[in-house]
Amino acid sequence: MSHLQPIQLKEVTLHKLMMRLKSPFSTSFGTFQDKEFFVIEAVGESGLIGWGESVAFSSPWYTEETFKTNEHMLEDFLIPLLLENPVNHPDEVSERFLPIRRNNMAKAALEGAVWDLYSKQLGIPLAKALGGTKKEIDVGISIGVQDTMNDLIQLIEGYLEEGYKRIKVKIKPGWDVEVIKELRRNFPSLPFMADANSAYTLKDIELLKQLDEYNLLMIEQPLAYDDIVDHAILQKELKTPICLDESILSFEDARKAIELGSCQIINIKIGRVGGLSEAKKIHDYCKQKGIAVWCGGMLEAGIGRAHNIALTTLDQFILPGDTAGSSRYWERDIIDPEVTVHNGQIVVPDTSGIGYEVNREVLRSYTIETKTFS
Ligand SMILES: O=C(O)CCC(=O)C1=CC=C[C@@H](O)[C@@H]1C(=O)O
Ligand SMILES: [Mg+2]
Repeated sequence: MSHLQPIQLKEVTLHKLMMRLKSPFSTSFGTFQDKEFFVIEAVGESGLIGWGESVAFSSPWYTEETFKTNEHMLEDFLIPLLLENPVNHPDEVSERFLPIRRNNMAKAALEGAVWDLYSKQLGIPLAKALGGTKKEIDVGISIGVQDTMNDLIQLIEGYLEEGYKRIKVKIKPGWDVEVIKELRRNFPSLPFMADANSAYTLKDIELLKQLDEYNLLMIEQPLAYDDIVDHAILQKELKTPICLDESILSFEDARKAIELGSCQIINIKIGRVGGLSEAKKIHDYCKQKGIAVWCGGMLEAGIGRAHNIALTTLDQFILPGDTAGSSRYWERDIIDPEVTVHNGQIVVPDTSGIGYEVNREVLRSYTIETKTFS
């Protein structure tokens, strides 16, 4: 089909899902195991279907959005705006959403479905539609805070046996320097990094400097979730590269952070920045500026995971991301085939769109409610 064909949605269905993680995930903010989210099914005029997934959690500890704010924004603002008129390209979706402030995860969920539909209309993989070229991508694994050091070491050993080559651990006050020191002692050459999810302030500068001894790949979001100024001060004091996650909600945020020297690396999460088009803009800018990027995770199910895989095929994604295999999270993922990791790599699907089929039966088994808008 011609790429000039506009994308007109006929109807959009919100599937409200509840999926239980195989094991609880703990951060500096607390622990959770049940994930509520939306799968978005966008049906085009042609009958082709685009899929999206909302990544906000049930409570607003990571960003201000929640599963329920996503529902409100999608139902009352975003879906009606998109049903109104066609778009010629998925990049126009974020322009259409400009009158609505933030709510990036809600926007990204719907925009992701449009990107999938667009690439299916063209009959090409989403990765290719985005301009990605990699045939396989390198991935690592992110491990939540554990009860004991022993638990953490055992988990890491298990994941290394599965072939993961980069490990990310969570740190928080009281679970930091000693943990990192112990890990480095146990795994002298392991590429690993620490994510603080904003658990520190500049008062902790001496403590954070101690981490320089352990050759971390990076320290992710040590300071406030909305800060780029203190991070610039901290980066000047640290040898370890700072990676920003929570602080970067848009291309403009990325530009300013790089300008200030607040980080050397950016974790790009599609949901956090409002969609694939914005993610690509940040990627392109980072490439121009020589800033490494990698794809973060939000404990996604298969559809969100597939979008992450497609994005990671862009060439500035030079560091392994958090997109682990389906089995790290779920007893049964909602896609066929499930995402598998061999030797720390995922083979990028080469069929059209996200490249995985949604398994309707599995989808139904996790569904609490569905609503259709036309
Ligand atoms: O496996 C994944 O999807 C990555 C999980 C992960 O590390 C995170 C998910 C969501 C919020 C955070 O705790 C953390 C992160 O900040 O990157
Ligand atoms: Mg993070």
